[in-house]
Amino acid sequence: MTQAVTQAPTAALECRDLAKTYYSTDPPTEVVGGIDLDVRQGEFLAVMGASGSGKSTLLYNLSGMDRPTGGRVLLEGRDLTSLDDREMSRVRLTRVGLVFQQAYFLRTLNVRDNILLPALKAASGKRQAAEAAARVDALMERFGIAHVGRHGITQVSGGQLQRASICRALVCEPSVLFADEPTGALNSSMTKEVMDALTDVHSGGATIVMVTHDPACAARADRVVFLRDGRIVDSREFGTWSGEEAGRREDDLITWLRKLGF
Ligand SMILES: Nc1ncnc2c1ncn2[C@@H]1O[C@H](COP(=O)(O)OP(=O)(O)OP(=O)(O)O)[C@@H](O)[C@H]1O
Repeated sequence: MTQAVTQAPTAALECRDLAKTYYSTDPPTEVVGGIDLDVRQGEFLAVMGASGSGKSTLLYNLSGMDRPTGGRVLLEGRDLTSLDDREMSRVRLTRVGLVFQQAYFLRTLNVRDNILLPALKAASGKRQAAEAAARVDALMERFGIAHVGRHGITQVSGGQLQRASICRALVCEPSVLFADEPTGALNSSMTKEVMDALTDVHSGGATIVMVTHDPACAARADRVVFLRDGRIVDSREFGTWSGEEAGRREDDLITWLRKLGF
């Protein structure tokens, strides 16, 4: 009888012995080091830690926005550390989605055109451009901002702008969505709007890595890792989020964070 061969699911993102040292300081500063991390396909991972612990640096080095000074980063099994600058730009444009605390949209373009911009840059030919435009419209509909597509970027709320950032990050259908403090500049109702959008993205099967200071946001993740002095010192596995257990999950996370001195 033929036996079915079950393969271990591949990680969407892996890093081994990842390190980043800044040589601009005297002496040089190792900001992150010795990081081993596997992010599963479809996993929502939150990265927490005190200010200055290296969370953003880790995210920049995992996403190809910066190059580590040691170790390896594999995105969809491809070693980012071996890519030249041109290949790396292409990966950043098409395989990685990025959401920051600020939207960094062009003031001269309306909301929809800002979302469309990276997809047009990635498209080759009219057909791909038309497909990208259709994806933009579907994403804007899905995240409730279709009606503000023609508005200027100063004519929408902070929550709408961050939902537009999420649309822009998803328009090229990346393999991993990275978010660095996506709710850091928002009030609590807009934070909920944006976290509902990210939870929706995750439910659709996306892999997300998010840096946050906010336990209520981190409680939405499947797993939380805690950084101290550039090292992962602990992690907490939660499993799939369900809104009903939000309070318990947040309390559990806060207790864990207190034990870690957060
Ligand atoms: N380009 C740089 N050159 C030298 N040191 C840097 C550079 N960028 C960041 N650092 C230092 O690296 C350390 C980690 O910074 P990082 O922004 O990754 O921390 P963080 O945990 O994200 O902090 P926060 O929560 O305040 O955003 C800090 O001490 C910071 O000053």
